[in-house]
Amino acid sequence: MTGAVLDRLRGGLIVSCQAYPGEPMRDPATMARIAHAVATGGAAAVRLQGPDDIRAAAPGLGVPVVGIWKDGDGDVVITPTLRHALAVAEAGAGIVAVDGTRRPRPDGRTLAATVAGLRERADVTIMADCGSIDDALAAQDAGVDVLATTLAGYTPERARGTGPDLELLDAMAGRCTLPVVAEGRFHTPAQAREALARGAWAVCVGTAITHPETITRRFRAAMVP
Ligand SMILES: CC(=O)N[C@H](C=O)[C@@H](O)[C@H](O)[C@H](O)COP(=O)(O)O
Repeated sequence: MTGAVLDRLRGGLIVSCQAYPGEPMRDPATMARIAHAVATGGAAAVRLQGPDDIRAAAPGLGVPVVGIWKDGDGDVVITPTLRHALAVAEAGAGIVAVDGTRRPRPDGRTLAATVAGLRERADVTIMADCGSIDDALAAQDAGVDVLATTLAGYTPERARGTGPDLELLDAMAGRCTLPVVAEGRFHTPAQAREALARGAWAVCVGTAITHPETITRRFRAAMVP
């Protein structure tokens, strides 16, 4: 099952459709329409946040859902516990992405215990959102199926530039045996192509495609003489 899902992602564009608390598009029906729109445009998979958005978007989507649930006010917020991961799977995500860092998790489980608990109760592909090469190597040992550079620059281990962390991508693609999804601050098609050339299995783009607030701000900033 996981092999077939990963085959579908190979060389593809995963589009992340997320609106943040208080934003006008934060509503499951809206996210579902955006998810279907990007699938029409050729997304290989759609990344969605929260069981409600996943439940609204998954039926008839035609491509796998990479599901997360951002919750809590600590450091670890992306699908932080086994309970969150099970809810994401139950909502219809074929791929469940979880925090893949080495930081303590709010339910006290290790990543390995979270992976084992999820596998016991759901037939899903498990993605680890990592922030460093050490995270990625540890997540691989913990038994996940696919790694992602999602948290590069969002933990103290890596600096956050304006663009993607291609250095971390190189390290992960070079040293890890699992497929690596390039994710985080990919703003242009050229950067996405570059990620594939550097060994990414797939590229996940969010803000540059589905976050009109940021896209509009970027245009406005560029128009200031
Ligand atoms: C760090 C974190 O919480 N990342 C989140 C993970 O789901 C999202 O806010 C990002 O939009 C997503 O990773 C895609 O990245 P970008 O929007 O830069 O293309």
